[in-house]
Amino acid sequence: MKDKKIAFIGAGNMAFAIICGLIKKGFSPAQIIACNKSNQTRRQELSELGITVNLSNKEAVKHADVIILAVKPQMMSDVCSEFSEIDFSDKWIISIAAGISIHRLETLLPSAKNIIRTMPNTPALIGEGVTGLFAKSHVNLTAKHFTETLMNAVGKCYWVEEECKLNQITAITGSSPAYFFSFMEAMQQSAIQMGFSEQDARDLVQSVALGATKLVAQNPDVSLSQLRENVTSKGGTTAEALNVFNQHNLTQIVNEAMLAVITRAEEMEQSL
Ligand SMILES: NC(=O)C1=CN([C@@H]2O[C@H](COP(=O)(O)OP(=O)(O)OC[C@H]3O[C@@H](n4cnc5c(N)ncnc54)[C@H](OP(=O)(O)O)[C@@H]3O)[C@@H](O)[C@H]2O)C=CC1
Ligand SMILES: O=C(O)[C@@H]1CCC=N1
Repeated sequence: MKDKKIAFIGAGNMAFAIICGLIKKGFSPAQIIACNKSNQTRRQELSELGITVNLSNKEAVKHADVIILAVKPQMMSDVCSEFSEIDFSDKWIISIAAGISIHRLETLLPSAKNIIRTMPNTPALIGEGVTGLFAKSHVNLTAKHFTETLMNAVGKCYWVEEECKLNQITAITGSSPAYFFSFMEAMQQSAIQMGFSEQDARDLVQSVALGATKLVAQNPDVSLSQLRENVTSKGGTTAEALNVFNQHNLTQIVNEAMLAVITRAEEMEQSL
């Protein structure tokens, strides 16, 4: 585990969250190489963490045992074309890209035998991530175990039995931090309109989000409906808010939003 060299190809929001999470959990920066395209500020941040930067993608991959493909899906084909002369048969490939199937990765990196497709999320930065994982049955158990240990260092892992389930995981955990941020932004905006300062509005909204989440986590035997009902006094204020949500059919809106994620991921799988 600790003797494997790990190269991140792409060091953007998601890769950086994982890298910082790994370092916080005691992984050695000396194990990690990270490549990006041009962002010097990010290179400086990585360098300050003690991570090797400034290698070409190709050099990084040559030096690594494990390659984490962390560029935007639209870049994957171009980036992988740089690796045509590298033999991947003894290397492990972990992709975090949405909408890039294992079949596509096998085509892009024909010598690769051990490819693991994952779907992490940005709370990995603080060790609270969730990562969905999938690998075909022939993939080396040690490679699978390594990937699980790596992603467990930054949160929880959830293996899926079929690759198509990863698109569902994208809707449930990959994209979803943004749903919560959106909801919190809307609440903050409303509080600002009432006259609260931006900072106070943020503090209040963030405290309630944290409190509500902790209530859920610390009461595993209490259903979400029950927790909601505990706030909702008959004929009181909360019921009025929930009525507005119901009038606009919040449940259906959320369902449509999550299905839209899956549709987009499937479109990407067909087109990239
Ligand atoms: N953000 C998220 O919450 C999640 C993202 N993902 C997946 O992670 C991947 C990255 O997303 P995200 O981090 O958000 O995107 P970002 O745009 O933040 O990061 C993309 C990274 O790729 C780098 N890059 C671009 N071109 C090249 C190249 N030719 N060679 C090397 N590096 C290159 C960029 O460098 P530079 O900045 O210098 O241009 C940047 O570091 C995507 O495939 C996405 O589907 C998966 C789960 C969650
Ligand atoms: O928006 C995206 O496509 C990526 C995948 C999940 C979260 N961010």
